[in-house]
Amino acid sequence: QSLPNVVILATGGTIAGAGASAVNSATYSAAKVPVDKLIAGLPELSKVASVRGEQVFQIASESLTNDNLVTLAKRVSALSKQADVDGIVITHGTDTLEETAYFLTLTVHTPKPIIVVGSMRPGTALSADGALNLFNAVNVAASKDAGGRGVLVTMNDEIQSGRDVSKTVNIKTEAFKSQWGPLGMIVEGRNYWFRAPVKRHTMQSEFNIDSIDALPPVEIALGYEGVTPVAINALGASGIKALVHAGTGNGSVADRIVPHLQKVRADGIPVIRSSRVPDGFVIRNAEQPDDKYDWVVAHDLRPQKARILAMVALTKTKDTKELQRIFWEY
Ligand SMILES: NC(=O)C[C@H](N)C(=O)O
Repeated sequence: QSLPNVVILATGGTIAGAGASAVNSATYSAAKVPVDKLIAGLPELSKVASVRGEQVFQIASESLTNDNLVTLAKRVSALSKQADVDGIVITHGTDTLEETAYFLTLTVHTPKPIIVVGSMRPGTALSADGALNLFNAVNVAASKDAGGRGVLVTMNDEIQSGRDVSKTVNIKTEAFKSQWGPLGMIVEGRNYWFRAPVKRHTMQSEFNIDSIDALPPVEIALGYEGVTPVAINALGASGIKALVHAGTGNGSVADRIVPHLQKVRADGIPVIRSSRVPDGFVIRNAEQPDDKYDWVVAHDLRPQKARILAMVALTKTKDTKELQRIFWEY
């Protein structure tokens, strides 16, 4: 029986990083090693899948742009339609991996497994985590039981929902967590599933990258003790199509900031109220009268994920009732 065909789309990051010595776990250059070398360095892959690589970018993920995101998603979509592709793995820097994974789960229509993977240490470091993470990603991408679960992330032996997962530590290998827990684990190349996502994704999404060519500008303003309206006023005047407010606590907004956010909304820019607190979720009309101000709440999405959903949603609508429905459903 022939092995499943898995394509690895490489975008850079630490999983393609290289340091000067084996003790350099934090001091190294990201996005150096080409995908063919990553594959050649992991002969175990050839036992679980017929693997080929494509170098889409060679970038540290903090430098990825909206245009990069569209280019990558279009390539994933095109490959997913090919009969000779059973699963797709995207190697990616960990800094913005959660945003790319969420974007793909919102916009790529396929029941085939799509896995985004990175590493916290470069391959040159002691106890490098990239090889096992990539091996696990290819295993999941080659598995029939991984399809239809939305875009997945395999880090630290866990299978995470691309929607829910975030980077939560910047110096440890157990960096990727979701407050709702992992979907499963991979041990010795075998998947163990425990949960399935309930939010709309991939095949059930009303968004499709095949008809998206550019993303509208959406920015994030942070709330903090002592905050002034300088950033919000500048962003409001900058031509953005929505503003995500990363508030304190339950998305709370400083009293002196409220009129400035109201002005942004009055200027026709949707305001999305999220929280800088990593876990929990924002409750509509608690803390702020969202109905009265015509604001949208981000549900459980962190500000950077709320920005991704806002950009995608704005390709279809700027109606705030519709935007709120989308924030509940995705
Ligand atoms: N661990 C990593 O991948 C971090 C790196 N700065 C990146 O996101 O590309």
